[in-house]
Amino acid sequence: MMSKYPLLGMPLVELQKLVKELGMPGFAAKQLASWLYEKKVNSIDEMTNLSLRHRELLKQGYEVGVSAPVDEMRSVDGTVKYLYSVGDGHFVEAVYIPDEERATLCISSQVGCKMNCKFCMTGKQGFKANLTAAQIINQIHSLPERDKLTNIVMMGMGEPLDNLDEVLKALHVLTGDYGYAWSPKRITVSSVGLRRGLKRFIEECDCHLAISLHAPIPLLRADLMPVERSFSIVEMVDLLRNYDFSKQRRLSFEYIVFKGVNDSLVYAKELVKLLRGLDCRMNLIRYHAIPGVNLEGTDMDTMVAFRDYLTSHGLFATIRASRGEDIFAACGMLSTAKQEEQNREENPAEIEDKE
Ligand SMILES: C[S@@+](CC[C@H](N)C(=O)[O-])C[C@H]1O[C@@H](n2cnc3c(N)ncnc32)[C@H](O)[C@@H]1O
Ligand code: SF4
Repeated sequence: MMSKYPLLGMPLVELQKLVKELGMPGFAAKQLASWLYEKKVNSIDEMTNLSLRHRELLKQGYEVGVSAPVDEMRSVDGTVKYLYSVGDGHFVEAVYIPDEERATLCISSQVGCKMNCKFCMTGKQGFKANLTAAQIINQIHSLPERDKLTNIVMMGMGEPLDNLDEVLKALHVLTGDYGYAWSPKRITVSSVGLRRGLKRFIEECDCHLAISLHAPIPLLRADLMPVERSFSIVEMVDLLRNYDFSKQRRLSFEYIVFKGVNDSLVYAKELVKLLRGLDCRMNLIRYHAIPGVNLEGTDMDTMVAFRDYLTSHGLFATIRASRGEDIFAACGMLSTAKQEEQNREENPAEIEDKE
């Protein structure tokens, strides 16, 4: 059976084009957007102010495109990791993180990732596929806690700037008045920073930007993150200096603090030097150990000393609370386990041979 095309994730201009093609009245585009993004329906049948004939016409080639999570893991601290199936035997993760007055959802932009950062489980998967805007939006639309959400971070699997067309489309639907009408101030996109894409992202949307830095010195960063060799932090910081992050839009840097690798105050000093004059803040992150990688997280005393050095030298820094440690918080863990389980079911003999 031919699969139908999802309506979810379509910006208003695409819905306008669609209704025109199907011979529906122009105002039906706004009606569709309202059913999809405001009333959040799960089927075309629920769109009762469209005529029966138009609903039937739509149903011939289209569907809303929602799909509920296929698995979940709950942490003792309230964090829930959801697994969504995105076709072709692929899965992505979204993590719901409730806090006192906030409820954040961390969403994915790709299945796997090409960037191969040394410390990242998603990187170990290699690249499998780009998510469509529908699949990005569905992680929010089909979340059981959807109506409690206050913030969205694109910090799950994948590199958003490597799937920029679909990511920008999803952000347009999320922030558009016709769409979910989320304030861009409640959405943060995290990226390693790609030469192709960073400028476009900054210029085409207003969401907050978080850059995964992890080292202030190109040689060290290249060892942790191969992407440094094609777009150096020195060039990246120069580019960022051209934009104003002093008002509504926030620029932050992420820095996993690895024991004996990047945790001495020499590196803190280099960070202050690199980022001098930029309106930004630094998030220090605890490393979630992943199997087969010879890196270790630093201890809390060292992290506190690192944070205090940065803050006292004019670079405001915080230590990010680590959540969901008991449910494989490092992104990519659950989807990797699911993928392996699926491979075993499909090819039991082949896997046994390899073992
Ligand atoms: C998984 S990435 C996805 C977004 C984007 N690709 C990036 O790297 O910024 C989100 C954040 O998780 C961090 N991260 C990856 N693996 C980690 C690990 N094992 N422990 C802690 N943080 C990790 C990344 O460095 C990045 O700051
Ligand atoms: S940290 Fe981000 S860019 Fe690096 S491999 Fe993981 S998902 Fe990709």
